[in-house]
Amino acid sequence: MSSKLTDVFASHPLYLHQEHPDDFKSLHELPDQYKWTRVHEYPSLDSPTLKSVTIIDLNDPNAIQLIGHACKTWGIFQVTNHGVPQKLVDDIESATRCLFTLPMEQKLKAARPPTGFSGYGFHRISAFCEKLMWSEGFTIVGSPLEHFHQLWPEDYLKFCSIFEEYEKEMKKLAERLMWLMLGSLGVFKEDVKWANPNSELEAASAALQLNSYPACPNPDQAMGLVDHTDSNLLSIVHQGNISGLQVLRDGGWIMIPPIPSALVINVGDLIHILSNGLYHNVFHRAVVNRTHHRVSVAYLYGPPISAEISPLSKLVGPSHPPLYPSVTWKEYLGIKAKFNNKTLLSLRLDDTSPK
Ligand SMILES: O=C(O)CCC(=O)C(=O)O
Ligand SMILES: [Fe+2]
Repeated sequence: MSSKLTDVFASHPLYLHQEHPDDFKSLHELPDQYKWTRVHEYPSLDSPTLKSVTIIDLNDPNAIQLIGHACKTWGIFQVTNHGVPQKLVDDIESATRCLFTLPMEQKLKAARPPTGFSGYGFHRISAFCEKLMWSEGFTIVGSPLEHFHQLWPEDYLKFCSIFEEYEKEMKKLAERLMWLMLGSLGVFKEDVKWANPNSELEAASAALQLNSYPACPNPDQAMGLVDHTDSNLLSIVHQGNISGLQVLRDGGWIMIPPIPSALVINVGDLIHILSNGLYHNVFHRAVVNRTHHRVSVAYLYGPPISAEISPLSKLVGPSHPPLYPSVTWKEYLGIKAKFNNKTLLSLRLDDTSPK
């Protein structure tokens, strides 16, 4: 029997240094356990003279080429005219804010258990960090009904319907973007076994990650979300109108400017594998600020959990040997739970560096 995304995380529990985030509002100074020394390890490269991440209008007849180029160079881009109703995007942002502004004891009613994936708590990546991040998260896989019932005993149905509608729109957009990304490399549905409608595999899986970065008394020493690549095919991020998302490029951090009608698209580790390394899975992180409470909503889109993901046959040949072995998403997540940012390196077939 095929397993579900939630079961995969249950079999790779990550143990955190602290069970759940502090009540950030009550902290008027940055406690030592939230003080990082590596926030400025790379310089901030924000300068109006530098090129910024591409904004692609999905109605542009050249969208497919622009997407391919953005995936090869930056591994991240923004899209406009993406078809997701603005009202729904606004609703999801308000609902997310509403969730994180609930009193801590209420949020903890929907706390994520150590072996679980869904619910309230620190981001899973915290397990790899010595310091705590100045953020809290809420992960949704499948129906949020049970958790929302705990959070909002009166209004949960209203919140459920907003999230369900948003996930439906995200799924549609994620599929469209994946085929644009792969189409730009000359790869089509018939070339991808697990995407075939007759495939015996279950449908693609996804998670919704809500992130909250409260205003911080000492943002220069705090980390919102530590640098990482996303462990999926691609992510669609709504970041509202407060900046904080940065990507590592040319040896420094570049801020992705919030654009009201745009969504941010990240290339994940699995598209990097499928493209045989042609597409760049981008290192990104979130920083915090002194005055504003920033929230973001990331839709993490992945393949069917047991599908074999390997460099696509159209993209390998004598002069382009496969860089990675075949791996299922389920296996990949297990390896990532051990190796984190070194996962792809540990899998690389041409890696000659000592392990
Ligand atoms: O908050 C952001 O802008 C980034 C979120 C993110 O990278 C993630 O949830 O994986
Ligand atoms: Fe991310």
